[in-house]
Amino acid sequence: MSSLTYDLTLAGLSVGAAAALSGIGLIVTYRATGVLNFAHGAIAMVCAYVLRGCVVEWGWPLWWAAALTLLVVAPGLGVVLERFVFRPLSVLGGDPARALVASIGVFVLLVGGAALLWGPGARDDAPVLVSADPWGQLAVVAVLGAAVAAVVRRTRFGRELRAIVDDRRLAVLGGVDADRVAAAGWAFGSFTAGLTGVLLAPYVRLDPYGLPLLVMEVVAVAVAARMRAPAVAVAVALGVGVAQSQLTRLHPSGWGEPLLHAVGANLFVVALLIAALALPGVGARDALPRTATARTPAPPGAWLVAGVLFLLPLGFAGRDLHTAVQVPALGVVLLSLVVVTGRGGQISLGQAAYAGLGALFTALLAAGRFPGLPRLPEPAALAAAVVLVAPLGVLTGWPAIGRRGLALALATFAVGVGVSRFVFDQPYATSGLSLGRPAGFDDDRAYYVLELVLLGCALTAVRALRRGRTGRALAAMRDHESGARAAGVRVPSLKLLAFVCGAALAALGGGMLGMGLRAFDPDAYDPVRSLLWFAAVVVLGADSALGALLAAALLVGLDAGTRGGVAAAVIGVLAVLVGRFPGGPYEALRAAAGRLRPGGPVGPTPLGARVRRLLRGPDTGPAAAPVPTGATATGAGPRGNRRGKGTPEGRRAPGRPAGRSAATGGRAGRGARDGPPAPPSAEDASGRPLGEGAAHGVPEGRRRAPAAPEGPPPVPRRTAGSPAVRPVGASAAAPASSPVLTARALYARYGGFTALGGVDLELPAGRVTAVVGPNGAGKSTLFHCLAGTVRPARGSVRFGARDITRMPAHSRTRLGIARTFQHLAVFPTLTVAENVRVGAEQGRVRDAGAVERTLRLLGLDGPVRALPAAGLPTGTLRRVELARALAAGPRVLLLDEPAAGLDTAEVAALARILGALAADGMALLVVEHDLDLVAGVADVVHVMAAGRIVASGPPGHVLGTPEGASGP
Ligand SMILES: Nc1ncnc2c1ncn2[C@@H]1O[C@H](COP(=O)(O)OP(=O)(O)OP(=O)(O)O)[C@@H](O)[C@H]1O
Repeated sequence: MSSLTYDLTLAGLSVGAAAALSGIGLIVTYRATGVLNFAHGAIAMVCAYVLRGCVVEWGWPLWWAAALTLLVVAPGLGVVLERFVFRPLSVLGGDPARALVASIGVFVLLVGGAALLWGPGARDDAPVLVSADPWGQLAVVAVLGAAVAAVVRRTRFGRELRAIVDDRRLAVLGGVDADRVAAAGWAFGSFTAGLTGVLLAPYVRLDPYGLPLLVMEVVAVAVAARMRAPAVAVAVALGVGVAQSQLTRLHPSGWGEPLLHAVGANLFVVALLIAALALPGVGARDALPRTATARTPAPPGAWLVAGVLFLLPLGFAGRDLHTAVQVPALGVVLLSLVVVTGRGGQISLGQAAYAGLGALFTALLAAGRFPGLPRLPEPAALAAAVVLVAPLGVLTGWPAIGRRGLALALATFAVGVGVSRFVFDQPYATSGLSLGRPAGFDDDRAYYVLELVLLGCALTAVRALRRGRTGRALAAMRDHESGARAAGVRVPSLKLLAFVCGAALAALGGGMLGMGLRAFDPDAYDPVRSLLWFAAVVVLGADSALGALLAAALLVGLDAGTRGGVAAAVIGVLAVLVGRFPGGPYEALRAAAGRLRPGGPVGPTPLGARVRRLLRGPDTGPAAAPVPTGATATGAGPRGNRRGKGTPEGRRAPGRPAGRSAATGGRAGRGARDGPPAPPSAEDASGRPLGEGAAHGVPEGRRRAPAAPEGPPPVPRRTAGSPAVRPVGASAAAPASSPVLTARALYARYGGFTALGGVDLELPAGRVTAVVGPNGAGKSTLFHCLAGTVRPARGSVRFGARDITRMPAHSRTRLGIARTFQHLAVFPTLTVAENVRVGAEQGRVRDAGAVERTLRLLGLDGPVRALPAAGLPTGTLRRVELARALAAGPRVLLLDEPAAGLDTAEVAALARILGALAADGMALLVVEHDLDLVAGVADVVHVMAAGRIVASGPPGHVLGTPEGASGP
């Protein structure tokens, strides 16, 4: 090896060793606590300052100061953070959303605190603890790595750590003290952060912003190791360090030179981009900000006060007015986060990049230096910059399609860092780009007026995005992404739209900021700003435009009136505390997570009576009879028509609700389409009023599906005079018409495990098909294959003649296949009526009357319609979900355990509804454990076991009598 190669390798190993330390620390903290510590770099910076303070300012001996910094301050900081920030959050439920916001809050707090305490300027006199010679640093890494491996493998603590990583709840139940493990994880993580900080500080700029960011860039090595294997992190860190160092030897000429130079100087950023964007996302648990986005209505008069406050600076002069000019511009930037994070529910830790691009492009266009475009006057340059930056929103919008939570946070952070390093830090941008203001608005007062006008436009745009169909779809996506897909919302395009609109607004605000400062200043848009702005918007109400304006005023005002760093410190404290405010925005998440309180302001309504009334149509007339929306709108109700022409009642399965037979008798179904209203007292042959029969069909003590049987499933009994149970795959009650939805030879696998082993299923129109079976039989997997949320390994799903095996969930809904969820999927921040409206707006048919009809059908047309879904009782929410599905006008309705969480009366009411829907021609699939409900509504029951359908037939035969089949 030549001596140059050798020297460069040593230099690379030195950098790599520091990165490896951080990687090990980040992984250990993450494994012990589930938190990706965004404050890691800030802790490193604080420790470097503490060591410098002890040695340089107080004259302590280096090794004493190092011992204090690394063995007391750093781990102590970790323990304090665990005890006072993260433990309270884990007590509140261990929500990763709160932890992410809190760790960003800690980052911002430490950075702001450091700026306050030590000033924002860079120090170049940090003491050298270990020489630049890499062997000492490598030795430290090797010792630490070996120690971590030994502790994890051989000690009790390591066993506890592994137990917590495997299953935290189970570990706690097993007696593991999770808090102790978490505290140790934080202490160790902070120790490694401190070590990284003191090792790096002498060789880089020690300042409150630069060092934390530098350390956070090496999160790449932990992500590349999937936040799991410290050894992989060490290998990646050393490899990237050496490669980065060796790249400095290459000197290509032409356009390649600046590129290679940029890459060579930022190889860890390249690694971060690859790890965060190209590798599958880590920590993709559903995180953020729908949690932080519940909208608290602004207090009355708040907008008036805000208006007056924003007009006040017009009376300012000199420096004050010059400073105030930043507020509306920053307000516009923060509004971009309201769109992306508040409304769309997407994390964006890269928003400063778009703001910076807006300013940079405006400056380049106004100076005539933008490649391929002529020099433009300032207003046109700003407009053109917005138009050019908007599509770049896909840089963060694209990763958002497949990533959520931490994975998305990392991806957007990586894009922000990448743009900062590869675009803003380049000579053309750092050499001093001036930026003029539009003609006539040169002085601060006139420019401020112009900014207020632009801010007004931005507010109008944000308001428009919050209202109407798109606004509701965005809120639905934020509240419950799978629920939104099921409602027909095109989630991927909507995410892109949110990020593109966000990028446009950020670019506008960034350009305004640049004009305010009369220059493009790369530091004004560095990635630390992204974190600060994100935290500021979240703590002041991410879905609140007023909150964004307040945040802008606070950020500018606090720093202008005091020492730089106060604003960051205040926002940091608020972000650390935000997850702990009782009744705060996080309540929305709790509701969304299904932990709904058992009672609520609105109790279950007498559904049966409403159905009966609607079937009769006394107050609505025949046109509004209770036919499910889609069928009414299209007139497509083949089954209803067929039955109207005399479907034999004898086909009714034993136990079928009487109400169902009334509906299937042709009265209601035909009435809806053909005009004549059903007789006022719709009764079935037995003379029972409609609706009561359903309750009759569901005995008090409801049967549940038996637990997984030992051995083969029982052979269903054959009753005299009834058809035998059909072989697998054959439909017992096969209708004359072809099925609406057909599954053929479906195979589904999870890894190497076959969950479906060749399932055939047909869902005929006008029939309720039920699938029952023990836990783990594959029912949900089959359901998911039909709904489009699991792609089968083999086999096909057809809707009529159309092959939809590969069609995504939202497209299936738009085609006419609606579904409900086992765990409620409602949109808690939307009202009941808005929930249903989302279904009607995104579904198969666009029918203006669908919302009202469906609300009436489900008994939701009273005062409850105007209440937010959050906090309503489970029974009501099940109806809301069903109403949303029906409002889409489906031809097939898939119900996953629709009776879960319902009481007996609610189940009876549900049975009546399902019966009426089938009577109207809809094809229904019910996957259910409640055998009495199944017996009451199903035409045909399929029994699944071990991924196959093992028996099929009418419920009376497959399930036997209630007594005979009683389960536990
Ligand atoms: N995401 C997954 N990864 C790995 N295995 C899975 C996954 N989902 C389900 N399985 C396994 O596939 C099998 C079938 O699961 P499925 O949820 O479809 O059964 P099920 O009949 O719906 O059970 P339950 O009534 O408990 O919901 C089970 O053994 C389950 O453990």
